[in-house]
Amino acid sequence: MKAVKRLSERLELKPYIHHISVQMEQQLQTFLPAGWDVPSTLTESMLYSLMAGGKRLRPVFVIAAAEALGGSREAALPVACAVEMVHTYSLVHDDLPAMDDDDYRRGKLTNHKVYGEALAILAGDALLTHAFYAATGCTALGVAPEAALAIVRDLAEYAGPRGMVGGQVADMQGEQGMTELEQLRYIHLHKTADLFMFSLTAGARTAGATEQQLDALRRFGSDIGLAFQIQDDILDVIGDEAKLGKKTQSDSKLQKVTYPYFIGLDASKQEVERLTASAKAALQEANLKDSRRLEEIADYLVQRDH
Ligand SMILES: CC(C)=CCC/C(C)=C/COP(=O)(O)OP(=O)(O)O
Ligand SMILES: C=C(C)CCOP(=O)(O)OP(=O)(O)O
Repeated sequence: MKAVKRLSERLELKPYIHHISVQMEQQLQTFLPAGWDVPSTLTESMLYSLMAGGKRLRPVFVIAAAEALGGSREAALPVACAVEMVHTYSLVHDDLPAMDDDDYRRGKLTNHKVYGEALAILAGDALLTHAFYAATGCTALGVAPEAALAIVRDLAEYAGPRGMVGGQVADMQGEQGMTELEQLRYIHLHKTADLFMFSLTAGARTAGATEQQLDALRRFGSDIGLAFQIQDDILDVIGDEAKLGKKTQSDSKLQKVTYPYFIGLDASKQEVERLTASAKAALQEANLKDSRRLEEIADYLVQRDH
């Protein structure tokens, strides 16, 4: 009976994610309206990557964290859009010839393959800067100015030199010759887990989270973000290109040192399990009104095959 209930609960997750994706995409369009006074190729190139699909995991975490505290989805949506803009910019830039030089992303040609390198760089820049504009939209929906300010500050912190950009630079520098697992952990924590930590705490902030709740959500985000990136490394070795919407074996082509390279596939899978359990334990310390959705999302994203 318990197993059956668990399965039916899980089956509700896909519509939940789908619904948030639809709402977020509608809201995203309002941040890039058709008639605004911007070169049309720039808007086109931004929308090309933003609307190419993607799992929308970071926006889902923003909303789920807000709702786990009893907060409003509407008030959290501008922040969900902001983090998806930052994430999308990071993928557009990550795919550039100067970085991973990838041809496919989200099942489509990469941005620079369609619009050229200069526009891809500028579309990424525009997505990053416009994200801060979008995030402030939560104040018009009842989020206190102090909370909005903390969200904007956190976005700069988690996406910037001490966050995602720092992790990406360490990733590029470490492609060859990395000898310590601790270095790889640093890379994964910053290039990937930091945006998960931002999403969870920012969503929680829109719902008036306490410092204790924010701290527990940071620990949850850090563990689950690290597990997510290790799963991404695993899928680069054993995943299906059609499901993933991007090429596999790209890490080995770039001679990237990954978890499977360092500790092997089986140990990497065990590490994903260990981190997921640790993330769930942290979640219990957040004293949320309802933490079940966040737990389900955690399971979904580490068990995914796409
Ligand atoms: C500042 C920048 C550009 C940040 C990029 C951050 C990031 C998580 C890239 C994708 O990582 P990946 O290369 O491991 O994933 P994928 O296999 O999806 O390319
Ligand atoms: C951090 C990594 C592994 C980059 C890809 O992230 P996602 O796998 O969340 O990409 P989309 O679904 O948003 O395309």
